Amino acid sequence: MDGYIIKTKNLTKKHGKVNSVNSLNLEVPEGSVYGFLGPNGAGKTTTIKMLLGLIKPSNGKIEIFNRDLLKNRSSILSKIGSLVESPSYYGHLSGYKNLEVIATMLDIKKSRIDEVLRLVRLTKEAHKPVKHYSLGMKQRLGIASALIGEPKLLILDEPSNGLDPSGIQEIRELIIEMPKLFGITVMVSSHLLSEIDAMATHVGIINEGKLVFQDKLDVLQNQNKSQLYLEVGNSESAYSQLKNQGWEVNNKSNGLLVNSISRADIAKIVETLVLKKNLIYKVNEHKNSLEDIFLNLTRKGESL
Ligand SMILES: Nc1ncnc2c1ncn2[C@@H]1O[C@H](COP(=O)(O)OP(=O)(O)OP(=O)(O)O)[C@@H](O)[C@H]1O
Repeated sequence: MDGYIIKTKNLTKKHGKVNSVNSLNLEVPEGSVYGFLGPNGAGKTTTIKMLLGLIKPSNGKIEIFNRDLLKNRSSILSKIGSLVESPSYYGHLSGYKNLEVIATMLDIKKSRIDEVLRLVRLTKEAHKPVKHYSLGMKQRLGIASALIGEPKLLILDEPSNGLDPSGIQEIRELIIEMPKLFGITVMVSSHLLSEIDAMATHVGIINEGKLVFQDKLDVLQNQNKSQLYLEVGNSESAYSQLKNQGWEVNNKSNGLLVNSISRADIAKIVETLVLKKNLIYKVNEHKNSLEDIFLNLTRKGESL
């Protein structure tokens, strides 16, 4: 046991000539909330469908619970709860009755229905027809049905899509609880960094089918390095003066941006420019937001 609940090796899905998912090496640690982040069309749903055995990889290997998915399909899948795309329900039946259909199919005791309804906070609405549920309630019912078989792993594809802020908050709280209260590992996809930032312990970023970042969330957060923004009398000469001293400098609209600086660096930079008799009009510290980092990664598709 190496501590990973999901591990893929060169996982690839071709659609025609295009690699929609391209050589992914995912590592989802046990007990984590793993945020699977990427812009629309990056390959999240395709990856998740492969992990759930819904579509076949063109290439590569999937290990879940340290066992090969292709060889142990049904025993692995019986321990995974999932929510992919909008779940369908019998609208005229209540939430309870819908779960009862699933419980009967999976041979699960009826008492579990009340338990999962309580977990997703639908006890009060349990006997209302699902057609009268809000989108958020339907989504929570989807999570209830994913939890009914007491899974060890929960895989949720964009569970907050289309929800209002309070619905999003409820789903987020539920997800954060899962590892702590029940020891369930969660893989959750989203195209919104703020979503992942608010609930994940680990993050994998996918862009155009490729994994461009994978680590603990705080490693990503620590990428927000400081930069120094300067407006000076003569930008051109300041650019070469600073470049000559080994600073990493970029031109930026009316000024210059110097990379990765400490407080001591600020003093040195200002001193250099003063000595060269360059007038300084503005000195600002500029911190890259997580959003900037995400956009940089997904625009250029480069590796961190
Ligand atoms: N059955 C298919 N046939 C051809 N191309 C497909 C098929 N399924 C997905 N694709 C393509 O694969 C790429 C990845 O799609 P996927 O749905 O996995 O992305 P995603 O990250 O889940 O995005 P979204 O959040 O928009 O669903 C897209 O370019 C999509 O057009």
